[in-house]
Amino acid sequence: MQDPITNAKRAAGEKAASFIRPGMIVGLGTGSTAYWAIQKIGALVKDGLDIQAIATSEASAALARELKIPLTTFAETQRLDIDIDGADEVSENLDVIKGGGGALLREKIVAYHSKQLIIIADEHKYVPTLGRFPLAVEVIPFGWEATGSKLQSLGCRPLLRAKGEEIFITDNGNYIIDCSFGTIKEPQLINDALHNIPGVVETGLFVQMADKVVLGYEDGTTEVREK
Ligand SMILES: O=C[C@H](O)[C@H](O)[C@H](O)COP(=O)(O)O
Repeated sequence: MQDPITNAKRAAGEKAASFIRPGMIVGLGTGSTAYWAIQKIGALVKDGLDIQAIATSEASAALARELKIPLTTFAETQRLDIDIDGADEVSENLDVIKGGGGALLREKIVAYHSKQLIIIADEHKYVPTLGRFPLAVEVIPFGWEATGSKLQSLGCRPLLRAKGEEIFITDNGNYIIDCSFGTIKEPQLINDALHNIPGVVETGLFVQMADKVVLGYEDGTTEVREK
């Protein structure tokens, strides 16, 4: 028997996989919700679904290989048809905070080049306003202390992400600074301001990028919200 949150994540992931059609190039998200979408995609591929996928992290690529989902790269194709990825927070107007797992940079690249972004989340991630979840900002290691101070001047409490005793390193060799804003009333303004700081590579704010949000509920039902 699965715990209710896992039930919700699984329901959202599996529902999103039902939007995939034969021949599509599919973005594979990262995290514990995307895990269920990838599992479902693996099962569909095993049953004969013909697709190719681009993974948003080394972890998701490893899972895809395990499930024998054919992987491709941007060297082969520059356009994805559909990208299915998790979220840390989703607002009522479908803005999203991502990056809790540190995969935000590849996730944003894949989402940007996809015709359709489907965000999957359990019901608890749906919030009236973004910002309670700390916003992950990927930064270049050189000068990160100065970059972090500038982040603070934007009104957040910045914290360098650690993994145990070590600094957390992303798949791209960068650091993550988690920025607690409390409330992000104007996500686009914050995203632009963050991008103006040298050393900032990408932010976990996905402003008006999601085409659909699939919310999973603890009872195993789902709800699809669209722009
Ligand atoms: O960097 C990680 C990603 O943005 C994840 O998709 C996000 O943190 C949600 O992860 P989970 O589904 O595990 O809560």
